[in-house]
Amino acid sequence: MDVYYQSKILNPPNEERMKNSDGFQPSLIQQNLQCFNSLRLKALKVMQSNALTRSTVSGYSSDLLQNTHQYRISSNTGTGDIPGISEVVPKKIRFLIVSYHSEPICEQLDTSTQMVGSISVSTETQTVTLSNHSEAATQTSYNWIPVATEVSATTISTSIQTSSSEVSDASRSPDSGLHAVSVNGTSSQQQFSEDKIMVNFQKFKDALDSMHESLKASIEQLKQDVDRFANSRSIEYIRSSSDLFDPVNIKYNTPLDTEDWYSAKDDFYSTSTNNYSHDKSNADTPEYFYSITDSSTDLSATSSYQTLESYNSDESEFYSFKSSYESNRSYKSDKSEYISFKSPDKSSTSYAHYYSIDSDYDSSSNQHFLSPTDANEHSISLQQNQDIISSHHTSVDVHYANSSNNDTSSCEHDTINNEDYSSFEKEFDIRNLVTINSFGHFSLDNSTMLSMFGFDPRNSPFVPCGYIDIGHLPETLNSIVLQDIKRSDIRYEINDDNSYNEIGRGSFGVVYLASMKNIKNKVVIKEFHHHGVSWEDIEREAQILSYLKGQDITPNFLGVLTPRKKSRNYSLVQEYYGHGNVEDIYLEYDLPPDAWIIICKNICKSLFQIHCNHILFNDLKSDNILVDLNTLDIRFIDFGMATFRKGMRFEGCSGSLGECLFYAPEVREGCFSTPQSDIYSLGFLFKQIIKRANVYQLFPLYNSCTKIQAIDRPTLPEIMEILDTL
Ligand SMILES: Nc1ncnc2c1ncn2[C@@H]1O[C@H](COP(=O)(O)OP(=O)(O)OP(=O)(O)O)[C@@H](O)[C@H]1O
Repeated sequence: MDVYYQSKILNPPNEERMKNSDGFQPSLIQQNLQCFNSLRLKALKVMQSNALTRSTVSGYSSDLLQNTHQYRISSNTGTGDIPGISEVVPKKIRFLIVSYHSEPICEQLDTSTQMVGSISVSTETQTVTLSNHSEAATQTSYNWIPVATEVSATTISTSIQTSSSEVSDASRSPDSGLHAVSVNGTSSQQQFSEDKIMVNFQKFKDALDSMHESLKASIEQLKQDVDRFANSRSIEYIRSSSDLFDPVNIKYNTPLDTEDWYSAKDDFYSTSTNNYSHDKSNADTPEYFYSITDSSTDLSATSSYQTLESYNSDESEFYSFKSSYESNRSYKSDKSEYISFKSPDKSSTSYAHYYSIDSDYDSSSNQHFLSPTDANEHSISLQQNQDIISSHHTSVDVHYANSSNNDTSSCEHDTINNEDYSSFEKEFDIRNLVTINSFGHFSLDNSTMLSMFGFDPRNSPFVPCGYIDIGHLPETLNSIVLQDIKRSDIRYEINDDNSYNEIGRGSFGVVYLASMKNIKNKVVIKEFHHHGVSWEDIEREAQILSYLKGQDITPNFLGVLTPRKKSRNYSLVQEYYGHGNVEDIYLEYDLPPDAWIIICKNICKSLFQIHCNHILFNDLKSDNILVDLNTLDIRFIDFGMATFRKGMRFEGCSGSLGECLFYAPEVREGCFSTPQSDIYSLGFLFKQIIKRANVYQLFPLYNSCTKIQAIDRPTLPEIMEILDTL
C-alpha cells in the first residue's frame, strides 16, 4: 500500500513515462489502432447509412484455400446480456477470427457428427445463403453489402455440425468446399448439444432476416443509382456467378466507363477466392465470368475462368485452370471505349487476372484493358506476371476469323505452349480474334505468398483480425543472433545454507537471483530442466524475447547462459523486474480497485503491443505477469509458448488440458490459437482479479472476454476503451 501511494507522488503518470522511454514504439500501436478504427468507422458508416438498428453481418475469408475463415454476425442486441456493456460498446462490427485449420476440417470431425446446415456468404454476389440440410433442401438467400471492403473474399462456406450419426460424404471430402464449423465460433461442435446448435442457427437466421430487411432498401437504391448512370451508349453488363450462390443474374445498364462502380465490388480476393470456395459438384459451371454486350456494335464477349483442380501443401499451392475469351464476332477496333478490370492491389491483379487477355497492362494503376484504347492498336497480348509465379504451364488456343470476313467457321488456328517458368508474351490480331482458350497450371511457394500478401494467408491469424503488417515483418525469427553470456560475468546470490537463491520455480525450470557485470539491477537466471526442454524450445523463447527487446513488454533480456556441465541445461538471463507476479500482488498487497484498473490497462496495452508484433502469447495467466508497484507498470515473462506470425495448437491432448481453464475453449479443443484466444485468457485473469481483489468493475469485461465463441469476444482496442471509462 505504502509503496503504491508513494509512487503516485514520485513518478509521472505511467503513460507519460512510456512515451518518453527509449525503446517504446508508439507508432506500432497507433497504426494498428488506426486500422481498427478505420474498419470500425467504415462499419458504423454503413450501418448508419443503412439504418441498421438491430443486426448486421460481415464476413470474409482471407484464405485462398479455405484454411482461415473470418466470419462475423453481430447482433447489436446480442451484447445486451452483459450488464452495462451495451451502453459502453455501441453498435459495432468486429472482425474476429473464428477458426483456423491447417488441414481440411473433415479431419477434425468426429464420426458421430452430421452436417445439419451451412451458411455461405458471398461478397461476389452479395448474398448470404442458409441451407438447412436436415430438412429437405431448404435454402434461403439473402442479399447483403459487405461492410469491410479492404479484405473480403468472394465466398465463404460454413457448415454447422451437430452430434449425431454419420458425417456426410460431402463434408468429408477435402475438396468439397464445405468446411469450418464456425457458427459457434469454434470447431468444438461436440461441446454443444443439438438443441443449442439449432438455437444458434435460428439466431443466425433471425439476424440475417432483420439484416435483409434493412438492406433491401439500400440495394434497391443502389440499383436505381446504377440505372441512372445508364446513358445513350448503352453497354450491357451481365454479371453472374455460379448458380449455387447467385440464382439471379444481375443485369445493369451502365456506360462503359463506370468502372468505379464495377470495381467497387471486385474486392481483394474476389476473382481468386471465388474459384476455390465452390463445391466440386459445381465444376461444370464456369465459376466466374463476365459477359459484355455492346448493343451499338452488336459485339458481345465473354471471359470466363474455372479452376479445374487445386490443392495446397505446406510448401506450395497448386492450381490448374481453364480460362477463355469468346466473342460473337471479330472486334471492330474503331472505338475508343475500354473496359477495365481494376483490382485494388497489385498482387490480386496479377493473381486474378494474369491469365486474362490483356491488351495493355498499366502496373501503376493496376488496370487491365480488355480492348484497345487506341484505334491504331490492333493487338492484344497474353501476359503473365513472372514475379508471383514459381512454376507455370499454359497452353493457349487461339482462333481468328478470316480477316476478310467474320466467318467464324473458317477460323485460323494458333497454339502456344509454354512449359518453362519464364514469362511469355504473344500478340494476337484483335480485329479477327474470335476465341482464346487457355489451360494451365501454376503454383505459388510460401515465400511468394509472403511477398504477395505481406503475410501468409494460410498461417497468420493477425491480419484477418485487423492487425496490419507494419513494415516488413521477418518471415521467421530464426536469423536473430542470441547474445552469449559469459559465465564469469554472473554471480549467483547465495543463501545462508550455501544454496542458490531461488525466486521462482515453474514447470520448465528454476529461476535464480543473481547479479551481472555491468548491469546495475539484479538479474534472474531461468535455468531450464535438463529433461523435457530442448535447445530448440529455449532458442525460440530467447529469439522472441530478443525480438521484443526495447519495447518495455518484457524485463530487459540479456542473453543465454551455456551450461557448464552436460547434466545441466541452458539458461535465459533477464533483468529482475518489479515486486512479484500478479498472483503474488493480490495475495500479498491490498491494492485499491483503481490501482488494479491501472494494472489491467497496462496489461492490455502490453498485450496489444505483443499482438502488434504478430506474436501470440498463448499462456496468459497471473504468474506470467510481473508488476512494479512503484509505477503499476507490468512486464510479461515466460514466452515459452509464444508463437510468431501463427497460432499454437495442442496436439492430441485436449483431455489433459481440462484443468487449464485459462485456455480458450477452442484451444482446448485442438484449434490453433488466435489473438482472440489470448483475450479469453485475459478475461480469465480479470475474473481472478475480481475474486481476489474485489474489483467488481471488471465484471462486464470478464464476461465478454470469456465468451465461448471467439467471435463474441471484444478486441483489445475495445477492451482498452472500456477500461478507460472505469
Ligand atoms: N525477470 C524476472 N523478474 C522477477 N521475477 C521473475 C523474473 N522472471 C521470472 N520471475 C519469477 O519466477 C517465476 C517463474 O518464472 P517463469 O514463469 O519464467 O518460469 P516457468 O518455469 O516458465 O513457469 P511456468 O510453470 O509458469 O511455465 C515467475 O512467476 C516470477 O515470480
